[in-house]
Amino acid sequence: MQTRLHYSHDTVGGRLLFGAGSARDALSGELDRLGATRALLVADVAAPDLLQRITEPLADRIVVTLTDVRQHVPIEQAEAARAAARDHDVEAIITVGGGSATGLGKAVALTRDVPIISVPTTYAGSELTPIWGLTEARRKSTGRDERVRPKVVVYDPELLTSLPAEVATASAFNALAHCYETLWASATTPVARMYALEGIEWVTTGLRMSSGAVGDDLRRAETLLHGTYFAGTAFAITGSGLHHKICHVLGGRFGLPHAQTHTALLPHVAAFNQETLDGLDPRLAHALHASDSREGLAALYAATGAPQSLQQVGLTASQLPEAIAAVQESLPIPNPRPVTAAAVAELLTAAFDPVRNHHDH
Ligand SMILES: NC(=O)c1ccc[n+]([C@@H]2O[C@H](COP(=O)([O-])OP(=O)(O)OC[C@H]3O[C@@H](n4cnc5c(N)ncnc54)[C@H](O)[C@@H]3O)[C@@H](O)[C@H]2O)c1
Ligand SMILES: O=C(O)CCC(=O)CC(=O)O
Repeated sequence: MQTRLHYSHDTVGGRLLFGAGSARDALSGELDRLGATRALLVADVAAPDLLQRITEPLADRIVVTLTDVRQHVPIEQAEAARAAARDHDVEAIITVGGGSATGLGKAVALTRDVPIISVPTTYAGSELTPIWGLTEARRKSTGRDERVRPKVVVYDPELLTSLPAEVATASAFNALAHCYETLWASATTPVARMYALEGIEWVTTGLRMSSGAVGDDLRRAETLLHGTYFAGTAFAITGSGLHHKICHVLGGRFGLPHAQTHTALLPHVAAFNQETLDGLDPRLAHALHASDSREGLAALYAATGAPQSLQQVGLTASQLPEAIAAVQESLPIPNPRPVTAAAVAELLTAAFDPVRNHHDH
């Protein structure tokens, strides 16, 4: 008898606490569960009042606090954080912030092997993955290591209501990009695709929710954060492909903002892989609240006003040739449609200025 399902899927343990207000009460008990008394706190102080509320009950257990977090984790910053962890003999790491704070915590865990409790304040999803990233001499390296995957994740939507609208939207598109990459990844599995489609549905719902009335922002954050769980879990299974590879080359080399770069590039890599995506309709279209997946994605960009060109997020015309060459140096990149050097040039040129360089892939 012919069967259709044949795959392997590594199941992973982990603890997720979800709910408005959960971060305020959870951390002390979670440190107890991990048997840790001396914690390093990595905190983005963008929302200082929230940070104070969460960390107040922990005052005597936080032995060192780092607040200078930067995207793509510069190696110098990672080394300073590792030295601080060693000097204070820390037994656990708590991160409160977006992917930048989580990333610095991961850089420490990579060499010290102590558990991370992650309290995310964006939709980046790094808290769900075993992927670390470090940048040295304008070159970003990434790798997988189970030591960096947070043991506890606390999703508290209250913490995300202070995100500026533009940052929140870009970050939600970053979550959407994790889902898309999973759909076409060579390492994808039926389990990963299930997470990805669920993530797309929740993120689409969240991006389409209005704000303004009391409680709207919290409900939107809750919806997007729930979608982030599926998106990050999907990405953790399959890892980086063409889309993430381009973003990480551009982020490391030109310091482009991470979530915004993902946002601007996604429609172009999706168009490049449209044939694979077409094979998933109507499930993908349904998740995007549309009857056609290409139209559904376009409508989401139109509804949110999200950027769709690399020049909108900071790449300059004079940097474009270097960007193309840097991505070409990363070939081969696994992708359902073969990625040639010419295809990289065409894709990035179209993504740089889609209006001037419009063409159908
Ligand atoms: N390893 C992984 O699996 C993975 C996945 C996604 C992203 N990342 C990494 O994460 C980094 C990007 O993360 P990001 O997009 O979350 O950006 P970020 O952490 O730099 O945050 C973006 C901006 O939002 C602000 N901010 C964060 N939370 C806030 C809040 N609650 N209220 C107000 N302002 C707030 C920050 O101060 C910052 O200015 C990159 O370095 C990227 O490589 C890693
Ligand atoms: O492969 C990538 O670039 C995506 C994961 C990532 O952003 C790594 C990191 O910086 O932590």
